[in-house]
Amino acid sequence: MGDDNMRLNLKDITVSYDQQHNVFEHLNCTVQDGELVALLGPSGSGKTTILNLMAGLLTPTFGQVMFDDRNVTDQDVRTRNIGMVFQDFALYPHLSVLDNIAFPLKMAHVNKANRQKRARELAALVHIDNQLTKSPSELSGGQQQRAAIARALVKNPAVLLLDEPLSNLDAALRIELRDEIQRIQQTTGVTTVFVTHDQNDALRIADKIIVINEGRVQQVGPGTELYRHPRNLFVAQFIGTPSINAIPINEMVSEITASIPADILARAQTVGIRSESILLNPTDEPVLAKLAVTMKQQEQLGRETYTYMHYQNIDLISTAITETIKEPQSMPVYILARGSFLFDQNGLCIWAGDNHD
Ligand SMILES: Nc1ncnc2c1ncn2[C@@H]1O[C@H](COP(=O)(O)OP(=O)(O)OP(=O)(O)O)[C@@H](O)[C@H]1O
Repeated sequence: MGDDNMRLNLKDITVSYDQQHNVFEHLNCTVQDGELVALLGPSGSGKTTILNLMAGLLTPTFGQVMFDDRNVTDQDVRTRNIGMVFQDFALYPHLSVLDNIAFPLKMAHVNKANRQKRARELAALVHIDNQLTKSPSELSGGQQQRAAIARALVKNPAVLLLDEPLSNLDAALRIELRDEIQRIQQTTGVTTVFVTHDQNDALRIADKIIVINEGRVQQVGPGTELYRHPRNLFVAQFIGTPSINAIPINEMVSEITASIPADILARAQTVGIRSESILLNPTDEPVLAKLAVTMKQQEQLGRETYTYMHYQNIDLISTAITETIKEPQSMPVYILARGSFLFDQNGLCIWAGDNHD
């Protein structure tokens, strides 16, 4: 498996559901051969639309869908050599697990012995080989989704597409299956795209994340790159827990004049500060500003302490303060340049404090 994988390329795509309003215009994105890629964005941002374009369930008004150098724009889902998994598992209830996995081979007229052999191989790969005679209703949600993945892989597809595969699972199963998707993808090497609205799923397993909002690709890159070098305020706010602190420039301009070139400062609209960059004590690291804040409260969340404070009536959160603070109390905090950003009126990042790494 894995020798005949595929690079997937959406080229300058425009797509509309109603012929009037375009969900995407000039959409471009590429998934490299053998990559595990997450399509990440809020509800209604266009994730499923992109997946359906890749699958051939939706035809663009303009533009091309390329598999390697082949133009598959006019090929429908049956001829694209795609494996698909949906959020609701969608196994055939009247078939055994083995027959479910083997079903696509039956449709392709593979003889019974061969399709059962192949289905057993896939069942072993996804670790449900001891459940084969059961019906889907006898499986847990996680096992059903494993069976659905095995079925999607049974014809050795060039591309595996997963639409919110984790969303109907409880928290523990979700984490387990998410790691399994990564393991299965690494074992098979199949080019894989999965849709999620949960940044943790994407950050945890994806080689690369395509962040989408309002029908536009906002940024593409590995999770750490999106976190450290967000292209715009949307990505900065969408990636990271807790969400980045955002302060209107007017509230901070005098505090940062000394640290920021005047031409950049003139264009800045919003200051973004990661929670780990608000410190109680100065350090050797470059500091963007010293702010007078009023401490509000502290909360222990797992290993992290969230310290809530007000700066000019703006709520800020720090995860870098470990000292216990008797609230409420006014005191200075130090804002590290690393983890601080400036965004212009269009939300574009025009300055980042950690360009040194
Ligand atoms: N079948 C359809 N007919 C008309 N408009 C649609 C259809 N499917 C999606 N849309 C619209 O296209 C846009 C993108 O929807 P899409 O389902 O791709 O987003 P999504 O990111 O997958 O959302 P969700 O996370 O809620 O599934 C939305 O504005 C949606 O209302």
